[in-house]
Amino acid sequence: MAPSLHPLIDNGVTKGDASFAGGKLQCLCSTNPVEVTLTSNVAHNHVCGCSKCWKPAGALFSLVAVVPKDKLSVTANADKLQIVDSSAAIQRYACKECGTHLYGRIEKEHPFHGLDFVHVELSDKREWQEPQFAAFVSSIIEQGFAPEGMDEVRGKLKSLGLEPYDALSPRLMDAIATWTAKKAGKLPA
Ligand SMILES: N[C@@H](CCC(=O)N[C@@H](CSCO)C(=O)NCC(=O)O)C(=O)O
Ligand SMILES: [Zn+2]
Ligand SMILES: [Zn+2]
Repeated sequence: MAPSLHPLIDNGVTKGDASFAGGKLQCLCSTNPVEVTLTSNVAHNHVCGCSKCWKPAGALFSLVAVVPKDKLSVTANADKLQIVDSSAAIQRYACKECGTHLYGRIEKEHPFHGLDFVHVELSDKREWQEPQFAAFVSSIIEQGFAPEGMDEVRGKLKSLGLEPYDALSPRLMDAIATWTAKKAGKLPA
């Protein structure tokens, strides 16, 4: 049986609703779940194979998107949150009980400063922007995936319309490089 990429895409990608205006995310605790409210749709939704993004049990990829940080608030049980790795660029806030990541925030100077990383599968709504591409695909090997299976994984991602990349998408890599060039004075700010 083919490995699960992610439960929300294994049977096809469902298009979101561009006019969708947000909703609530909840951790997986059956009592007193942490709740995060988003007051906009997400952008740059993608599947990510890196070792740092939270993924559901058995999935090879996480499903992760961004939202402006002023559109995100923790609306219940904030006391259950803790930062997973305070040395990472993205400070990921996870539930201490179930381990689910509720959001990731960038505090340092960074091209994506002001954007929070979120997992829309934690919502019961399905109108969120659909994933657009697959990032950090080769990184699944670092977590123990056999390299011989990569053609099948990339083939499956392509068949779902999710172009596989080994970093972020060219558009996002260009945005990062532009930010870096402006900071270094190589391009006009
Ligand atoms: N091979 C590494 C890659 C980790 C990595 O660079 N992840 C990216 C993408 S996360 C969402 O797309 C990143 O920007 N990380 C910054 C951070 O995690 O703070 C691995 O697999 O660990
Ligand atoms: Zn929880
Ligand atoms: Zn990631």
